[in-house]
Amino acid sequence: MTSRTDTDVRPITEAEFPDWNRALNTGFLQPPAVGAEQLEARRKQFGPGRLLGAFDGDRCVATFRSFDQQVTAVGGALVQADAVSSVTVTATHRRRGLLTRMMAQDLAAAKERGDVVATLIAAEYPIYGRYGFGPATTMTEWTVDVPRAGLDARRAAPEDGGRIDLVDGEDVRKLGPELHERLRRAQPGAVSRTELWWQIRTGVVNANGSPWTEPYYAVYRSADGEVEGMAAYRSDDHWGDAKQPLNTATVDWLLAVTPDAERDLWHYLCSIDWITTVKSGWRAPDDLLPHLLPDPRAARITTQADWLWVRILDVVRALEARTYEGQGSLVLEVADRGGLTGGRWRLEAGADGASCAPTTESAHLVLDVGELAALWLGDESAVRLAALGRVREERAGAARVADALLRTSRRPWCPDMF
Ligand SMILES: CC(=O)SCCNC(=O)CCNC(=O)[C@H](O)C(C)(C)COP(=O)(O)OP(=O)(O)OC[C@H]1O[C@@H](n2cnc3c(N)ncnc32)[C@H](O)[C@@H]1OP(=O)(O)O
Repeated sequence: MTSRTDTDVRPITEAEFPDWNRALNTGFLQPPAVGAEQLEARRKQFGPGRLLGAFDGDRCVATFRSFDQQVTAVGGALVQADAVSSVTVTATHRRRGLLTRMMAQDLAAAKERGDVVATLIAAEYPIYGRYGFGPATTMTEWTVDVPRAGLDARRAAPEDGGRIDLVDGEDVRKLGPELHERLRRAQPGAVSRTELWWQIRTGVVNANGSPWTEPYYAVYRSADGEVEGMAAYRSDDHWGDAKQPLNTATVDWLLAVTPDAERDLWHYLCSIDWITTVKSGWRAPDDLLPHLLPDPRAARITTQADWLWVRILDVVRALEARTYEGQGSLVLEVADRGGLTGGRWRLEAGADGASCAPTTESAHLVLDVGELAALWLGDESAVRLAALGRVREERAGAARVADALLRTSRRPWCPDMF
């Protein structure tokens, strides 16, 4: 066995892919064996990415994967991101700095390539702040008590001239990508999807090993026939003792690019006979859903948590990529323990865009690069972070100025898990 410091952290070879997958499953507490079909699916899924492993002798004891992604900035610019996923360290080798080594290698390479940010969905909150990531979007899941919602049980179809149809996976693969493309260009915090995303979600490729079960797919078309929304949902099969149906519909995903589509899809889901509970899936924290119901209290928040974490790799390009609600300037002193993008920067923002450049002027606001990530997509408030002692005002009122510039009228949202 190698000594602790000898454990090798490096890109894996093709021959090491099965062992790497075994380590991945072990780290995520899944049965370690990865069958041939699943391995093939994962080759497709992970193939375009960058796979790191840590090796103790021949055995893979840690996994790390990153791949190219675009994340939508405020205002709609598509920002080049290094998406991080499949992070595991086997229990026998935890807390020896293996994640720290893999992360340092990956972020340095991303910076070198010119990526503006890195992104991930954190399994646990305390892991990634130390590497300069900050929680940049929030996810909310509602459970709707359908009988309480107060929708008219007699309603048969959308009243705006649109229509909802059930379709199959092939239609979803045909219609979904264009709809998603429209959504993500208007939704700060959304990330790019590959063709494979649609293949996995429609059962063409099965990368997770458990048997595929097909959901129902509903498509909303506007009065002029345009596809403006789509949802995948499942139902359980539950009847009460008094011979009454008590089924729960669980939404896998729902995309809507107009308020009509959003309203009609939720009304549809909340008026399917037998369905008495609807679980919304991972929605934006300011989703319209509760207020689309006559009694919004029928939609109870069951989960609310941080979702997309962002690591800014280039402060100038990240701040210049987005638009701003107001006009003004700010001098930010950004601390970056990772040494990738720290410094003092002057941001000039206005309706015509923004410029950001190094400066020697005194700072208005001092903050860690992770706190800047939390502000970047407009979700967090600098005033709130100042109250928490996580940003420091060097000029009175600077946090309010930051909020006036950076916050947005609707909150950012990342519809995807990756
Ligand atoms: C994007 C994704 O893929 S999210 C999935 C993340 N993976 C998991 O949650 C699977 C189960 N957990 C694991 O595999 C491992 O515990 C990992 C990957 C989270 C951490 O790997 P390790 O190699 O143990 O981390 P490493 O030794 O580099 O730790 C660095 C520091 O982070 C801290 N840390 C690491 N994991 C955690 C955690 N889960 N909670 C709190 N602190 C943590 C360590 O204590 C250490 O702190 P220190 O520098 O103050 O001593």
